[in-house]
Amino acid sequence: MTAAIEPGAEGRLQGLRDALATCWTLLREDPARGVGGALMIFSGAISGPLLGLALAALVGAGAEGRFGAAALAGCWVAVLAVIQLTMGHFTTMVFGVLGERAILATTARLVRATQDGTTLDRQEDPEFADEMSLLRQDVFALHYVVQGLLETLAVVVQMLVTVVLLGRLQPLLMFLPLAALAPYFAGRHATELVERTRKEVEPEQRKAHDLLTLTQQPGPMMEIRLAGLSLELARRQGELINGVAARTRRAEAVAALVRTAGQVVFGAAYGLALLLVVRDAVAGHSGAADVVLAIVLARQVAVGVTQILSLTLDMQRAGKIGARMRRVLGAAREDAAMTGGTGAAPQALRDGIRLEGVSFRYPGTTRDVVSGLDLALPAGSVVALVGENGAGKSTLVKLLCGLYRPSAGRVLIDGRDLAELDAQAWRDVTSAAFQDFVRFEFPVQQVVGIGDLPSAEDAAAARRALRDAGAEGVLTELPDGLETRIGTSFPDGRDLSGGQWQKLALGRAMMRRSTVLMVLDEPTAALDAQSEHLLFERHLESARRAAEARGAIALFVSHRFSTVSMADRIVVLDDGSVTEQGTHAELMSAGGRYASLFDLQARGYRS
Ligand SMILES: Nc1ncnc2c1ncn2[C@@H]1O[C@H](COP(=O)(O)OP(=O)(O)OP(=O)(O)O)[C@@H](O)[C@H]1O
Repeated sequence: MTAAIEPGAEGRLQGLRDALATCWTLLREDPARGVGGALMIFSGAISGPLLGLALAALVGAGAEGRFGAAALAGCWVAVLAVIQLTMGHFTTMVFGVLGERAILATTARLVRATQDGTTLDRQEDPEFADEMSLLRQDVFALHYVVQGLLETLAVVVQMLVTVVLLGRLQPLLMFLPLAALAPYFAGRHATELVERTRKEVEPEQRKAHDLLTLTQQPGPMMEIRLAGLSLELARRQGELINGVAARTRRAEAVAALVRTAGQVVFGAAYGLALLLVVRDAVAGHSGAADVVLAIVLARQVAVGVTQILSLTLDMQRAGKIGARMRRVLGAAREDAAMTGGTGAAPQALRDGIRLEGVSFRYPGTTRDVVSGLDLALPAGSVVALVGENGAGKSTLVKLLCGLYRPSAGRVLIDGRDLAELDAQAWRDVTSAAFQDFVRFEFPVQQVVGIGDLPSAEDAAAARRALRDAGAEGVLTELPDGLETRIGTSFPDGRDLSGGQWQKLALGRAMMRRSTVLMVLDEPTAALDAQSEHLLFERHLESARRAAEARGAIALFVSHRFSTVSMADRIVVLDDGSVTEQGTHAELMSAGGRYASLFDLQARGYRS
């Protein structure tokens, strides 16, 4: 999905469309301010050639001794000079405001598209991750880029007026802007060089950034410090950054040489043009006013060319932002069309969930981590999933939550393919807590409440969810109860232990009241045995209630067999396939892998 530099007329047309789309992205947030800003840019640009005319009129009237006309022309010179000098400040202010609005709106649009629209496997695709990383940087440059683009268009209009005026003085001067093509094409080539390198070094850049954020997050920072990894990580980061910087510098140096060559060609033509005008003046074919006008306008061409040359970079950049946006939003639409079932999600289960020949392979890998899996999760059952590290338990959980699409086979919800259901509607009737939960640094009410957005501020619902998660104890230790802000990024934030964070994450998963699938994927790793036991007792109580009310299924993944044995049905996964399943008693009497692992753990506890 990476866009190569698109060649040919169609590619250029698409580039123009993408650049215009980028402008629209900025202007749509406040069209009135956008139009006002554009008018300022155009009036600033056109004031240049008009200033030349006013100066020529002033010199002409002065030479002929017409004081009134000279005074009027002088006033025009002053007004146009003020416009030329000040318009830039106002446009920068207007585009600054537009930029802030566009950043917020575009970021929200991208988040909506990528969070709701794209599948997890798309988001894990390294190429897509590069596109998103570049786009996040680009969004902050949106207003500079669009302002630059409009200035380019204004300079084009300015050049047209300038050329007509020059042609009236000396027809040969009309060809002067042709010499501008040399720096123009040189500039384009130079930009492509730099942009290609930027894309090539992006994976390294991202790796360096990831290393930096890793060393700054409180969780990893502790482990890194204990393992004495800081210097090694800093060394690796330095290596990556130096490598990226060296390649970028090389590309920029080559680009600068290419641009200079283009400018030299134009410089020679400019010198020749001025010689022509002076020759006409010496021969007596024109007056002083014409010489002044020619000097001002020819200089205008030079300034215009330089501007077009530098602003062309913005124009290409705008096209690239638009193209990236098009590809990312296109990918989201493509995913939505593929996964975008429209079927309503069931509010209750009669039959249950069945996996039929389900296989799954992570993007960019060559091995199925789940292969040809058949499994039935009956309505109203409490199912435990066990297996060694890497057996595929979390992958299976994510397939059930609809976060990944199976590469083959189907997940059937009461006989209906999950792919046919509206993805968001299915997520609304699913709740899940994962081992790698997010530490939202909000007040506790929100940390828990956002598990069910419509009741995010409902204190009674948050308290009930915390009770279901066996986490009331966390609340009593906090000075302001549900209002306590947690996390250390803010001065008034309270830090929590790993287990306390995990209990809040569990509470968040318990917020939703009408789910038909409740998943706990090793959410108790940071809990002590007593807390885990309490949690599962509470969880089983609410799971039984939900099973009775609407046939809800509770699925949990755990490595603690004392917890696992509480389930109605235990499924043993090995290398992406189901190797055993049944009740605890059935599996123990079968004497297979489950029984031996259970005995091993029980012996460990006894000794
Ligand atoms: N995002 C990913 N990209 C590529 N491979 C992955 C990804 N996530 C998991 N895998 C691989 O898929 C296999 C199954 O992983 P999974 O996390 O489902 O196992 P698990 O049984 O939950 O393990 P654990 O008990 O350690 O949590 C592993 O070999 C793992 O390396």
